Amino acid sequence: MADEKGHRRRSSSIVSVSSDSIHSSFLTASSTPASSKPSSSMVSSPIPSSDDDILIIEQPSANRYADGPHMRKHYVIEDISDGRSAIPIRVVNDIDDMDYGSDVFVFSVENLYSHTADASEIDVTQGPVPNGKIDPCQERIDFYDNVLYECCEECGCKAKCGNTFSTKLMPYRYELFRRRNVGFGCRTLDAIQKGSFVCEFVGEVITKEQAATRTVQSFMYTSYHHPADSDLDTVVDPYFYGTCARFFNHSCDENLLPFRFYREFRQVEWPRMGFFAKCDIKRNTELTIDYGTEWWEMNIRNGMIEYCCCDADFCLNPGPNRRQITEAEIEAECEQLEQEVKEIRKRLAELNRQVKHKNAVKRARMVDGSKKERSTNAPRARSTRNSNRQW
Ligand SMILES: C[S@@+](CC[C@H](N)C(=O)[O-])C[C@H]1O[C@@H](n2cnc3c(N)ncnc32)[C@H](O)[C@@H]1O
Repeated sequence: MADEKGHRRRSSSIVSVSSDSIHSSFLTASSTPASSKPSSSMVSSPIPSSDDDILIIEQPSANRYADGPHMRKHYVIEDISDGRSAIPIRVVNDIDDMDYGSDVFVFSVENLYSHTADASEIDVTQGPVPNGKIDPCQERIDFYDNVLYECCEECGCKAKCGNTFSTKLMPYRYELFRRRNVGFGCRTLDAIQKGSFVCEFVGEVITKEQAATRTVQSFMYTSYHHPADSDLDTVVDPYFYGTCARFFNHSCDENLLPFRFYREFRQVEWPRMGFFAKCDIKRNTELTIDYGTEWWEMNIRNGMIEYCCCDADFCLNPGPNRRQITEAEIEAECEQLEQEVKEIRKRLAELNRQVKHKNAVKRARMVDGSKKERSTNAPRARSTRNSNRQW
C-alpha cells in the first residue's frame, strides 16, 4: 500500500437518502477488490453521461504511518476524508499492517447515482416547490411507513422550519479502528444520546440488477421502499464511495437503527439512508448495525463468513470457541427473570397499598382538622363580626 492515497475521485455529487422500513439486507459477496472496480455506468449526479465526467484527482495525503512511509506496520491516518468531513476521521491500526481499503475506497459526502436515475425523471411536483405554496416539510408526504422527510433550501420555508437532522453529515467524532477477525470497525469518540442522528449511509445508488453484477456485495444495503415491486428497490453500495457507515460491523445487539429519508428529491426511488442511535451510546463504543438474517444466510451459504464475532450475549451465529448459550440456560434465565418480575410486581403492589393507606390517613386527618378548625373558628368569627359591629 502506498503512503499517499492518490485516490481516484468522482465529481461531487448530488442527492439524498434513507430509512427504516429498510430491512437491513447487505447482500452477499466475494471480496476481491481487484475485480470490483466501479462500473463505468456509474456517474455522479446530477447526471454526467459518461466516464469523461468522472473527476480523478491525485492528492498528496497527510497520512502518517507509525513505522515510516514504506513500512505500514501499525499506522495512523489522520483524516480518511481528506478534509471532506468537517470533523477529521482518524484510522488507527494498532494490531497489524492490514489496510482499510485505501486502494478502492474514497470518502464521499454525497450519494452517487447511476445513469438509470436520470435527473429529468425527477418529478418535482412530488417534492419541494421552489417559492411555491406547498411547504413539503409540513406536507409530510407519506409513501410508506418509517420514512422521514427533511426540509431543504428549495422548500417554501427556505429551510427555516428546523425540520432537519442530517445536515451535519456526521455530527460526532468517529474513528475507524482495526478489529481482530472483522477487519476495521467504526467507534464514536463522543457519547451519543438515544434517538440522535449518527451518520448517513452514503454510497453509489444502483439498481438491484446492477448490484447483482458487482463482485463485492457484502457492503451493500437494500432499501425496500417498493413493497409492490421489489425489482424497483434500490441498493446503496458504499464499497468505493461512502462515509464511516461503510465500516459499521454487525452485532446481534446492535446500537444503531437504519431509516430512509428524503430531502431535495422526494421520488421514492431516490431515498437516502442513515442511522439513528437505538440507545444511549457511551464514548469509545463501536457503532454497530444488524445486517439481517438474509445477509448471514447468504454469506454463510457462500462460504464468505463462518460465524459472527460480535460481543452480544445472545449472538445468533457464535464461533466455535465461544460457548453458545443452551436452550436450557435460556429457559432457566427466563424463569428467573419471570420470578424477578413477579417479585417486583408484588413489591409494587405493596408500595401502592402503602401509598393509598398513607393518603387515606392524610385525607382523614385533613377532614378531621378542618372539622376542628371550623368548630374553633366559628365563635371567633362571630366575635369578629360582633366587634366589627361594635366599630
Ligand atoms: C460492511 S463490511 C464492514 C466493514 C469491514 N469490517 C471492513 O473492514 O471493511 C462487512 C464485512 O465486515 C466483516 N464483519 C462485520 N461484522 C462482522 C461480525 N459480526 N462478525 C464477523 N465479521 C464481520 C465481514 O467480513 C463482512 O463481510
